[in-house]
Amino acid sequence: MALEFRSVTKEFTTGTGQNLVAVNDINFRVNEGEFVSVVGPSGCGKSTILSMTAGLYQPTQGEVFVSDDRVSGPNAHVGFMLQKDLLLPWRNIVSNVEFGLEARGVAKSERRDRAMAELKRCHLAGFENHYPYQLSGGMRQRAALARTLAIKPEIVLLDEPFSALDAQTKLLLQNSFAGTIAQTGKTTLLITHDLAEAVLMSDRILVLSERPGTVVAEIKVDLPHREEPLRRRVMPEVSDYAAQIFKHLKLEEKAI
Ligand SMILES: Nc1ncnc2c1ncn2[C@@H]1O[C@H](COP(=O)(O)OP(=O)(O)OP(=O)(O)O)[C@@H](O)[C@H]1O
Repeated sequence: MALEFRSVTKEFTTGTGQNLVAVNDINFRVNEGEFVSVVGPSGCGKSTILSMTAGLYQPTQGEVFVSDDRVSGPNAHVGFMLQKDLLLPWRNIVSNVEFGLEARGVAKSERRDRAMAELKRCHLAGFENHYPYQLSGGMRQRAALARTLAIKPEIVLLDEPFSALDAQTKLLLQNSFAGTIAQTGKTTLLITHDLAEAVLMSDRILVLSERPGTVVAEIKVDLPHREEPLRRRVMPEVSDYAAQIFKHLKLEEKAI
C-alpha cells in the first residue's frame, strides 16, 4: 500500500472566523505503482487532499499514511507538481531540475547526473542549458516533471498539470507524462477537471461530491495502454467511462 486516507476530515477557519469543512470522512487507498485520478466539482477539496498527502496540512480528524508511515509533515516520500511549472527563470533547465537535490544536500556531481538522467527520460536531452523562457509550455511542464522525479519520490502528486495548455499540446503531454510515469513505476495521484483525461491516464478514478468533499464513487478503468493515452483515446469504452463519472457528478441536474 502506497497511500491511504483513513476517515480524513479537514476543517479550515476562514478569514471571518467561521469554520469551513473542506473534505469530510475521506477514505481511500492507492496501491504501489497505481495511477489514480481525483475528479470533483470546483472547491470540493481536491487540492486539500494533495496538500495533506504532501504533509503541508494536517487533517482535523483521521489519518493519512504514505508508504505505511503516518504523514505528520512535509516528507521526502512525496513529489509535488502544480499547474504552473514554477521553474526559476534565472536558472537554466538542468539547474532547475537540480534545485530540489541541492535542498536535500545531494553532492554536486551526483546532482548533475541525476538531473541529466531525468531530463533524458522526459525527452529534454539537449535542452539542459536553455532557460525556461526559451521552452514551450509543454516543455516547461516536462522539465517540472523531471524536477519532481529527480528527488526520487515514492509518490508523485500532479495538480492539474495540463490545464493551462492548448488541446493538442495537452494530448501530447498526457502521452509523454503517462509513458514516463509507467517507465518509473511511480504511484501517482492526479487532480483534474478533465473527465476524459482521468479515463485516458488512470487505473482508477475517485469521484468526489460537492464541498464538503467525500468519495462518492471509485471507478476502475479496465482498459489497456495506460502508458499511452493516445491509444486509449480511440477506444469506444472511453466515452462510457466519462459518462459514468458525469452521472456521479450529477452534472445533468445542474445544467440550465
Ligand atoms: N488555507 C485555507 N484556508 C481556508 N480555506 C481554505 C484553505 N484552503 C482551501 N480552503 C477552502 O477549502 C475548500 C476546498 O478547496 P480546494 O482548493 O481543496 O478545492 P479544489 O477542489 O481543489 O478546488 P478547484 O477545483 O476549484 O481547484 C474551498 O472552499 C477553499 O476555499
